[in-house]
Amino acid sequence: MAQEEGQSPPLMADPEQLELLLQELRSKATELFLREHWAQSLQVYSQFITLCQGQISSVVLQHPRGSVPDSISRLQKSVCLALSNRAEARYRMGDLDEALWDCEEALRVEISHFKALICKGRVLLALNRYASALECFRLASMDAQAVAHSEDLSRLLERCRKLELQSRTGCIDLSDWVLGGFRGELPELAEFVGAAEVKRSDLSGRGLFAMKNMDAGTLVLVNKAIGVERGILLGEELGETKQLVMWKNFVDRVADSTVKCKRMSRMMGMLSSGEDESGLVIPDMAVFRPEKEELIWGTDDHHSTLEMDRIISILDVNSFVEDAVSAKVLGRNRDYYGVGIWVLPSFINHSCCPNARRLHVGNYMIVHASRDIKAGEEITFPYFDILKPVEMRRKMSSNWGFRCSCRRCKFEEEMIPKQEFKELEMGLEIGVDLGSLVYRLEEGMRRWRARGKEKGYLRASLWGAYSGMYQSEKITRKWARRVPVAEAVVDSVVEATGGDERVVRVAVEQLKKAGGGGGVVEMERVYKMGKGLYGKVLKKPALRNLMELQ
Ligand SMILES: C[S@@+](CC[C@H](N)C(=O)[O-])C[C@H]1O[C@@H](n2cnc3c(N)ncnc32)[C@H](O)[C@@H]1O
Repeated sequence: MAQEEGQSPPLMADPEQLELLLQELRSKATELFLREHWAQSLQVYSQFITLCQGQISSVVLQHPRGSVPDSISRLQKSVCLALSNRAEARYRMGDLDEALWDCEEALRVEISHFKALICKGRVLLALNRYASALECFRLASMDAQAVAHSEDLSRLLERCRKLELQSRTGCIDLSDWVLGGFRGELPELAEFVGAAEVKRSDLSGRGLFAMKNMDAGTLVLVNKAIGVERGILLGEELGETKQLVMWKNFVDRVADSTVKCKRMSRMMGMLSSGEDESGLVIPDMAVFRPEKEELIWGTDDHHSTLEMDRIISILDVNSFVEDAVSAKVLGRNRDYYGVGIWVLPSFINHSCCPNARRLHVGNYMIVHASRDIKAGEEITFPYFDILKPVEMRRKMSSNWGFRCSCRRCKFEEEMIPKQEFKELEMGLEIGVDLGSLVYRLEEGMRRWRARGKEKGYLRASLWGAYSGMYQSEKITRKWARRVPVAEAVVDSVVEATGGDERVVRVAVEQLKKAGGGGGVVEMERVYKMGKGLYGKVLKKPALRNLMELQ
């Protein structure tokens, strides 16, 4: 599998001449390696390895029955070291498959080669194979060389144990980081798949489904991006050009990852590229559990590389913008415009009455339940702003290239007189009294016999009027007897469409106005909404901080 770079040097009959050439290549490769010129050091190491291996085989041929001379075991040791260094160079260049192959070659020659074990552990960590990485570092820590590297090794072991536990249990706590104002290093996260599976969806193609009941805030998954591109966009025109440049860089970056890593290529290959989704294959969930994926794909090296056109179509259908109104970016990426691709989340369909939400931390996407979800229910999150009337949402979903078939869209289109709702929307646009708009919608709901969640859908569609009204004491006072109280409206919207910062803010403001008058029950109600917004990855003090509930 690993291709040798450069030309194969000739076999040498003269041992001195050979020794000289080997020394020359070794010191050149080492120098380039130490100066972190990865691509060049890789080339010279390849020449060195080819030359050594050629010599080894020719000597072995001359000594067919054992009795391998000392010079050969010396050469084998040198090959091991060169393979480990070449693996390190490949790892630094993002060439994970080839790096892993080099480590395994080195370990075939010397089963506990210290450097090869450390590098293999690092590569496996980058491939999210935490348990296998932990095994490599454990073996390395038993080697004599471990003493000289004990600090680094204990750090790696500690990191690996933490990530392995996280990936098994989904126990993540971002509280300290949030309370510390996102200062310092990003919290390191592990990929995690909760009680969810991909199945055929009534919305379109495949979707992600809950296998157990989940209450608001339950972690559904944590997934690392295959690629992300971020930049700062200034001014509209400049922004557009910059966005195009970013998109091109993003496409190139993802294409490069799929060439270098068969896992990424296979993962990307499962995603929809905008074709008829009804015929798409349902993936086995084991492919999303890094330690199990080989059971599905085997160790077969043959995989077809994805054509550029296909990569572009896949990115068109499945990329998400980090700082979208429907998502939350934590930490320093808040200042950037970022677009990325995450594989398992790409199986999550959109709904205008979603039950999940996404958070972005570094290159990880965290998806959690934004309201209670029943076992068997499809897990959905919003791709765009759902606190908008159905016509506007239609435009946004058509920009995404599909027509939303969620229950809320169907209800609003089939059950609500278009003209009447249009008038309310126009009223909102031209700025009529917000209380009167809310009153007219509430009256309409009685006439249209809207029940249960349907009220939440319609209130979410005219959310601009409700939030404007509750924010103005004057309007709220004026309409107090004719419109529902803020708490009831917030509850119905959250129950129907899950948590959204703008909705929960109204609840928080009401709580603040009451000056604690609502008591513990009110406080707990708002905390539950906070969990739906930010997930159980935050404890109460951190939730309070993010919700500005001080
Ligand atoms: C990120 S993918 C979601 C997974 C996709 N259903 C699949 O089978 O791979 C986005 C695509 O799913 C479809 N989709 C997602 N949400 C939908 C919805 N609410 N209504 C109709 N189609 C939807 C659209 O074709 C959209 O382009």
